[in-house]
Amino acid sequence: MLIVLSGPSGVGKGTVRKAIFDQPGNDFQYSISMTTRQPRPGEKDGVDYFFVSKEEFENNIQTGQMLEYAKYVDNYYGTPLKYIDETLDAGKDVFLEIEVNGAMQVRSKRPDGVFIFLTPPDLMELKQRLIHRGTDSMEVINKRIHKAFSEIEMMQNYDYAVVNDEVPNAVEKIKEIIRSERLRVTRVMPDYLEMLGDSNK
Ligand SMILES: Nc1ncnc2c1ncn2[C@@H]1O[C@H](COP(=O)(O)OP(=O)(O)OP(=O)(O)O)[C@@H](O)[C@H]1O
Ligand SMILES: Nc1nc2c(ncn2[C@@H]2O[C@H](COP(=O)(O)O)[C@@H](O)[C@H]2O)c(=O)[nH]1
Repeated sequence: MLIVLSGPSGVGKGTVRKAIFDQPGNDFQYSISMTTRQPRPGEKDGVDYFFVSKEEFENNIQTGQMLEYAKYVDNYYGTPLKYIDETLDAGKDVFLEIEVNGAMQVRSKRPDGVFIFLTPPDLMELKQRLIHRGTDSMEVINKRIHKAFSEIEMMQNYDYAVVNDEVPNAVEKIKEIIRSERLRVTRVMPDYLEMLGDSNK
């Protein structure tokens, strides 16, 4: 299963995702994105992102190595295809944390994915979270908030919306969505296999 988590910058996607991954029994694989953005203090190459030059990123696009990519506030961000294919082929669930344009590219290529939109209680709170995080200049924060308006309009294209009011609430809601989607998949698979069997008769 492929799980996509989107939402405006600062809503808490990374915080919620880390809380899910930190829980015992978690068996998702996290897809590390590639970006041309400069690392923030404390961010590590190959852990938080694969940090690459614009030339390397564009070469990866041209050689078909990205599942999806988008330009977001002056930088490229994208999902390397190889890791996704290898993980899904190995029967493991993969978790992507990406912005809305990239998510819609994934949706058209992998419509069976589960698409979750994380939304803030309100836009003032979103801005406060970005300011409080302290990683971006006011100019960048304003650009990200500006983007958030159109991103929130895209929420209707997702399977689920979850409000990140309190981190533990959002974590539980997302885990519940994943649990019920896994049950749905295991219920549908036998019917599908039976249907394939019938068509082979
Ligand atoms: N439910 C919450 N209540 C209050 N603060 C929160 C909550 N969730 C996250 N935060 C804080 O908001 C800030 C932004 O969170 P985070 O970096 O996880 O957002 P993000 O959506 O991953 O952002 P980006 O898309 O820019 O990577 C952090 O300082 C985080 O501690
Ligand atoms: N389309 C993609 N968007 C991605 C990817 N990895 C991260 N992102 C999103 O970019 C913005 C900005 O991230 P930041 O780390 O600079 O704050 C945020 O919405 C991320 O979710 C990706 O592979 N593809």
